[in-house]
Parts: sequence; C-alpha cells; structure tokens
Amino acid sequence: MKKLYKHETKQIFAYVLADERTLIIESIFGDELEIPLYSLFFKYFPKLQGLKIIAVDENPSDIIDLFFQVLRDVTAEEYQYQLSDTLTVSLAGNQIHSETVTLATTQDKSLLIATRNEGKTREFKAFFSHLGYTVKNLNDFPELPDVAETGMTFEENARLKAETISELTGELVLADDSGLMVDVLGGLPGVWSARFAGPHATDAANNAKLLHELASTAVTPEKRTAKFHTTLVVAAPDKPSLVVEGEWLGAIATIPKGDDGFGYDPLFVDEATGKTAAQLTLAQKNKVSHRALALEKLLTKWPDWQKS
Ligand SMILES: O=P(O)(O)OP(=O)(O)OP(=O)(O)OC[C@H]1O[C@@H](n2cnc3c(O)ncnc32)[C@H](O)[C@@H]1O
Ligand SMILES: [Mg+2]
Repeated sequence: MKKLYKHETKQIFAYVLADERTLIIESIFGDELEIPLYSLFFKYFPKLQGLKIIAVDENPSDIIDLFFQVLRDVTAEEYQYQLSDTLTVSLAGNQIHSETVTLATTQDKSLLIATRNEGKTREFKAFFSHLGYTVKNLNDFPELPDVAETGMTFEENARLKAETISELTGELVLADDSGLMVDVLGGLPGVWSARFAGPHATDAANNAKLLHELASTAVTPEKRTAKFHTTLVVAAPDKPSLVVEGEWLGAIATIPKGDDGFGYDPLFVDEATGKTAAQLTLAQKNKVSHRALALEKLLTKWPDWQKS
C-alpha cells in the first residue's frame, strides 16, 4: 500500500506500510527523522505491519498531526488529539490518553556557524534542524571578516573563529576547527588540513597531496591509519565558551571513492563499515563522524551552559 497524502494546509506526505511493525519517519532525502512518541503511535496504530512516513516537512508536530490523520484514515475512527505541553488523545469524545511531551519548537532559534565551508554547514544544518534551529554561516554575512587561523591547536583556532564572530555580531556562534590526522605522517595534516597543498588549496589538491605523501613514503595498507578530529567551540557574549571535541577512526584509501561529503571524505575509509566517508549519505555520516560525536557531547552540555 502506498498512498500520497495531502496535508490539510500545505505539505504533501507519502506513507507506505512497512513489513515490520516499526515506525520509520524519513525526510524526502531518505534521512531518518527522530520524532518522539513512537510507542504511543503503536498503541493506536491497529495494523500488524508498521508504517513508513516520508515527510516533506520535518517539523515534529506536523508529523504527529500527520500520524493522526493516517490513523483516522486507516481505522475510520474519529481519533482527536491536542498537543501543547501535554498530548491528549480522545476517541468518540472520551479522553483515552494523556502524557507530557517535549517537542523542539521552531520559534526564534537561530545559530550562526563561523565557517565559510558549505560542506560542514550542510552537516550542521541537518543536525540542528531536528532541534528547531535555523542555521546560517559566514557566507550569509559577506561583510564579516575572515578570521585568521593563527593557532597551533584545533581549540585555539575554533576559539578564534567563534569568539571573534560572536564579539562582532553579539550572536550565539559555533565554530568548528577540524582536520585529518594521519598516523604515519605524525598527525599531519592536522590543523593545516585546509592548507595542506598551500594557501587556499582546493579539496582536490589537498587529496592529491595526501596520496602523493603516502605513495612517496611507500606506506603499506595496514599503516595507512588515520583519524578525523574536530573541536567545536560555542561562544556567546559575556560568558566562557563551551568546548567539545570528537574523533573518527579510519584509514586512507589508495584511490578516492564516493561522491558525497567534502574535503578528505573520498579518501577517508570508515573503520567500522569499510566505506569512504564520501560513500556514506549525509545522514549516515552524521551518525558516526567526528562532528557527530562532538555534537552529541555538545547537546549534553548545552542546557547547563545556556543557563550559566
Ligand atoms: O575554517 P572554516 O571556515 O570552518 O572552513 P575550513 O574548510 O577552513 O575548515 P578548517 O579550518 O576546520 O579545516 C578543516 C579541513 O579539514 C577538512 N575536513 C574537516 N572535516 C572534514 C570532514 O568531515 N570530511 C572531510 N574533510 C574534512 C576540510 O575539508 C578542511 O580542509
Ligand atoms: Mg579554516
């Protein structure tokens, strides 16, 4: 069964009955969306199979709205619900369920990422849109200066980028300083990853230089181990910045593979899957990458930091 579903007001959704009794909610790009209340959904969804919803709109409350529309469609029963801090469900006028819920809202939350790198920005956008944040980067503010990365460590550079831009704009700013560390090259290119093949080097030039370095030192396959590192710094006016980091273990391939991602992704082989980062979808990379791990840590620290 596959049906195109027209949302009451604006969005169009498709839904498909899945083989297993699971609820899968995907964006139209195939990214799985994390929406709360899965168990509740199954309490009321009467089919033996599960449900796959493909949503144009990723807003959790719209998807919950959709779920109840689907439920009415499937059961021909008049389920009603109300959603504020509490979700209440009623059938034929009688309340049959009530629970407290927390949903990310999309109101007034914006985050400036102090980067001009659109590859990084795409990953941050995918992550923060689930939390209701609108993400902008420095390409949206051409008048802001480039911050020179004069530090010798990822943290120094990330602080420079986040704190300078936060001071200039008065905004909440996140910066990412990251790089590839290849064991046999003593951790290079490291903080110089963006400039490995020279100032303003392209990704292709950096990748070519990396392959050349490893070929010229005749490195055996098992010695091509490497890791991606990122340090994230969040800065806001008048408080100490929040710093987290993440690492992703892998190895350097002998030829570039895959079309997704950016930077060194076509050469970085994920230790767990054997695929290059460029062979992973954005959603897959965003579950395992150095940036994803750092963002996970950021989320656990974010609420206390925001209150501080
Ligand atoms: O400083 P901003 O404006 O954020 O952008 P940048 O590209 O200069 O970024 P960095 O200074 O942090 O340098 C990071 C380098 O490491 C590469 N890199 C970082 N994360 C990566 C990832 O997830 N996949 C592939 N390459 C990555 C990236 O392409 C850059 O060459
Ligand atoms: Mg940079």
